[in-house]
Amino acid sequence: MPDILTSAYGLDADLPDVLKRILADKVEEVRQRSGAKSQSAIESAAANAPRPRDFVGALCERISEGRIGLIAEIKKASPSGGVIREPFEPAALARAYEAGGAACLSVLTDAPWFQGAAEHLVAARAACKLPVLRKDFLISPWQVFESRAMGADCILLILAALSDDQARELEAIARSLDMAVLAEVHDERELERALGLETRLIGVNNRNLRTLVTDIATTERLAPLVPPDRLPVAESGLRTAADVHRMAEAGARCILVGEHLLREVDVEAAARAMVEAA
Ligand SMILES: O=C(O)c1ccccc1NCC(=O)[C@H](O)[C@H](O)COP(=O)(O)O
Repeated sequence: MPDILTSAYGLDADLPDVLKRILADKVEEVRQRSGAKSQSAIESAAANAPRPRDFVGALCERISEGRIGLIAEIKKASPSGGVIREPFEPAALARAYEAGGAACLSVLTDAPWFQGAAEHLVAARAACKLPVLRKDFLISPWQVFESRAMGADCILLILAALSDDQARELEAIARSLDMAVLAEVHDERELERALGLETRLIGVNNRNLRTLVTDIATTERLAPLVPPDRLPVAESGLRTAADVHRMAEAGARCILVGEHLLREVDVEAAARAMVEAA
């Protein structure tokens, strides 16, 4: 792995605390994984992956029907929530979310902090027809090819973790592979930077990745600043019908929900309740 990653995420980097620790682990992980599989091998695996599903189209379809576009998340654990679901069955969750009316899935593949794995994404996608976001911390072109090789239809780019040049480079590779991009922001400055990208999908994360404090007023502040040609997605901390109403009122008719759904026994009913809330 090029040393540029180490310098970009080194001790002097001005990065939020938890995010900084996650990224330090990620640099090492990518170094190891890309050492085990060459760039040409990962590109060939990406070329042989199942055809991409239309992530943005699935969300737009729900919105055009006057419904909420729900991206339902599959994750076993998180830094803020600890272990969230046990036993954890990605394929069963994917089927339940689809039956409950979700438009898309989000699957955590980061191992150290979320107990995720590529196999979770592969199993979830194979169990349903929904487009799937690979939820991970992408810092290198190699990971974008790896995402497509897993079958991902969309990747996450966290603006707080990337320079503008890096974000543009990773977005261009994703687009060349027919994957969508969810550009994630947490403040006005990051939103401005995200609007320099081509993607329509602007994720407003209500969770501060430095402190893990979550405040859904973040979407109420930022979603009205998103131009009409983009699609704001409210992420994190959404639990009730009232929360979904607040997000829709702020202009976010797409929502990404994880922990609330995953802590329910009947995840299908929980997903349906979120979809029917607005
Ligand atoms: O969830 C965390 O604790 C976390 C910590 C550090 C970086 C990212 C983190 N979460 C990723 C997410 O954005 C959420 O998984 C996603 O928005 C769903 O949030 P929720 O509905 O609150 O599970």
